[in-house]
Amino acid sequence: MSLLTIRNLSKAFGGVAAVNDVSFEVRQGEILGLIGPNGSGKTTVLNMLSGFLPADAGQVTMQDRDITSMRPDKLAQQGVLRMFQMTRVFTRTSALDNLLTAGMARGLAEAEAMKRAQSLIEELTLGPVQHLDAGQLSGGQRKLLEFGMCFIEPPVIAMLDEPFAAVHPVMREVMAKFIRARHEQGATFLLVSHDMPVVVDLCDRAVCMNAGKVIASGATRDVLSNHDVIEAYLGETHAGDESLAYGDHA
Ligand SMILES: Nc1ncnc2c1ncn2[C@@H]1O[C@H](COP(=O)(O)OP(=O)(O)OP(=O)(O)O)[C@@H](O)[C@H]1O
Repeated sequence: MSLLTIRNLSKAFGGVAAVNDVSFEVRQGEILGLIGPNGSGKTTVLNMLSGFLPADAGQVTMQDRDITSMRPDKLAQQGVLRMFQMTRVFTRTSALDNLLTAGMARGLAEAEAMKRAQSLIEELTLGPVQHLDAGQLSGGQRKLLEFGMCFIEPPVIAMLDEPFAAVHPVMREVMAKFIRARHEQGATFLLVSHDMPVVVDLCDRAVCMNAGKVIASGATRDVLSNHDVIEAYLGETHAGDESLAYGDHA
């Protein structure tokens, strides 16, 4: 069943058609990978879906409700949450208090927010640093913290922009385990990633963009072996590197 339906979404910056007539759906309970070479328009799509950028044209519906260009705070109230490439935490507040604040901002009573915060601290292996200011955490630990903040009250859909980039492999595995566990509980994800082994590992289906357009969508392995997709990536990197999908994953 479709949770989010994106129809004919477009966005131009000056003369550049960053997103050009893009349509796809995110199904209830799936992890959908949004992939494509650098500059293909993935982040711009996420910016529009999460309300950080108004669409020039097109429509986004969530279970038949029109949420096109709704503001980020309104979307968050509807359970549409976005994690950024650059993490957003309160750097002068402890990791635990960041979680507590996130829980209370989402309407939880303090005791319930604390219970969930402590459980997330444990699950995300942040126990040893829970009382440090978030600004003192490593980049990977901050991303884990942001995962916790996003999931303190389960979102309807979580949009993740390159969550694994520049993160230590040990923490990547904690993140992947966290995503898998939430997926098993029925959570829906839209995951932008350049890390193909992780996309293969986690994503049921994938949508590939190139130059602002969707060039392939379907089962992840089918998309990654699609001729146009391989061409698009080869155009970006170097001829001969055909290891799109099948490296060892961290
Ligand atoms: N605010 C902006 N102003 C002008 N051009 C922009 C802006 N944001 C994105 N673009 C352009 O739109 C195109 C799509 O960019 P976008 O960041 O969405 O791609 P991407 O697929 O997320 O890339 P990457 O994988 O490198 O993050 C690029 O040509 C980019 O230069």
